[in-house]
Amino acid sequence: MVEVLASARSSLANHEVGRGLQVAPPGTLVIFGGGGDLTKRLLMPAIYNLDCAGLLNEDFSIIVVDWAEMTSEGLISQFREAIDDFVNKRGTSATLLRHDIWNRLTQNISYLRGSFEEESTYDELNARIEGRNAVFYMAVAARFFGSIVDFLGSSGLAHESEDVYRRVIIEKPFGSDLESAKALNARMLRSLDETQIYRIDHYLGKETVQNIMALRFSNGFFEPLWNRQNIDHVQITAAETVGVEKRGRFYEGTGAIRDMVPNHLMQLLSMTAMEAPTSFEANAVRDEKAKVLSAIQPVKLDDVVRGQYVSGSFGIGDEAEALRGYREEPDIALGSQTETYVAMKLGIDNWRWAGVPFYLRTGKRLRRRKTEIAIHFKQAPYALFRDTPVEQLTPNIMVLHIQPTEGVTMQFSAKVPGPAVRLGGVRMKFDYSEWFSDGPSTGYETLIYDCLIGDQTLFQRADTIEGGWRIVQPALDRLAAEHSPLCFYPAGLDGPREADELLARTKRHWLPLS
Ligand SMILES: NC(=O)C1=CN([C@@H]2O[C@H](COP(=O)(O)OP(=O)(O)OC[C@H]3O[C@@H](n4cnc5c(N)ncnc54)[C@H](OP(=O)(O)O)[C@@H]3O)[C@@H](O)[C@H]2O)C=CC1
Ligand SMILES: O=C1O[C@H](COP(=O)(O)O)[C@@H](O)[C@H](O)[C@H]1O
Repeated sequence: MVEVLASARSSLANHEVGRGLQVAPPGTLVIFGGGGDLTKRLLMPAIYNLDCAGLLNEDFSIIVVDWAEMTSEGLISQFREAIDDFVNKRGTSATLLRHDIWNRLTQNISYLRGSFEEESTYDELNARIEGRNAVFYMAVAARFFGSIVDFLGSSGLAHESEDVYRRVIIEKPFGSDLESAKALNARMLRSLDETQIYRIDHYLGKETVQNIMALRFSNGFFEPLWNRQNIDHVQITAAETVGVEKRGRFYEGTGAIRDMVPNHLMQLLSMTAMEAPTSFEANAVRDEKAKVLSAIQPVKLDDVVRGQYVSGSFGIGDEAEALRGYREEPDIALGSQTETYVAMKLGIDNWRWAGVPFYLRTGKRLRRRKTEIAIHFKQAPYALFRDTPVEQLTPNIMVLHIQPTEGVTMQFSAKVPGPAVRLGGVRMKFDYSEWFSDGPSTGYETLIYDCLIGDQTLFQRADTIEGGWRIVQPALDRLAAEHSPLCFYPAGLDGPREADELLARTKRHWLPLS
């Protein structure tokens, strides 16, 4: 295949559109569970990056609430180790840490030792943040979400006034099915207003996910083609090479459907399929996402394939690495029926998408790490090329690469040079890192900053959370009834054969993972 690289930056300027960045208002970030893994690995580096970018107020402080026996100094030195690690992983040296910024930031970090489930913890918090803006970040296991919010309500910490905001950031998993998600939403809304709730889906912090909207709605030539007249089907893939690692206990009761589909994959799907919002105001965008989710029919059981990895290997020859099966991983039951892979077909019942299948797949221990959205266009009327068998025409596919490659490629046919009229497949590529210099990012910078300035656009609203669960609920009901077939696939390859058959029924096939 001829590779056409469209990377010349030439005279195109990078136009900054949308909101300008402003320093966040003064306030305190209270991190419940801030002694844990998420805070060290992702939140602190993100906060440090925001400070380096000059986006945090001079009067910004952090209170970490956890029950570990620890001092503020001990906590800060743990954060320091983690940030050194983070800076090093970016391929630079730890000495490049900006000490002036780090020292100033950490001067304003304090530790509050206490249990999430005791009133005294909230009394102490009230004393420390009285009269200040505050964001309460729940970096805690899901079982604590409800009770922390209840305490925030009963202690008055959730109470806003004209001058003071109080917001809550909540991590996933948001419920484990439609009913529990509804119950959690209802419980939170007893103590908080929807405008105070920031439900994180870390996919929305990814630049390339945000770029889906920019690409579709700021260019004249995609949108006219973005519909059932021109698109044959859409494939959304989130493939991982890692297994369950040390998260066996969590994953056993969760599985690939709950872990990835109602949240991350539904975000990708809704951004791909939504109508243009009337503005980038948070509710205008979220209204459109909610509308498209509500047009998706709950998945049909015949259109779901669940898989689990068995032992296999990665690589070839002497280099090959043996990979154990899911049931041999720590904390996994011997006869576990938990799926580590799922593929499904969904349809959207609206004027734009009726009849266009959306195929979703996600799995662990696959051949390659790759998250992408592939738009497969309908074949051109090929009368002019009647001597070219249709199979030889290159399918027109536009791929939005989310990770690890970030960019867009377009695949189409072109004339192969020479006297005869022959067609060859070519590819045009836009690579994010070639065009834009890479800002250091964990993905959490945008999300934390947006919460500090009160922009909910990139956070999930109660109805979109419930919309995601509603779509996968038939598959969860079947799991609960224990009639759900499970297919097996060797670790390090492409997933179960049955997932290929899901597309083969209509003579389609997945884009290869390799
Ligand atoms: N880690 C990650 O990469 C990611 C995590 N998340 C989500 O973020 C949340 C937090 O994850 P993570 O940081 O890994 O979790 P951790 O278990 O590492 O952190 C939670 C912290 O809270 C402490 N804690 C537990 N119970 C209490 C209590 N009753 N009172 C006070 N402190 C308590 C824990 O202490 P102890 O250890 O002693 O129990 C621990 O220090 C989860 O919802 C997770 O799903 C989301 C994306 C990525
Ligand atoms: O939320 C989760 O996401 C990760 C995948 O995130 P990515 O940013 O690496 O694509 C997944 O590994 C994990 O199981 C899930 O809980």
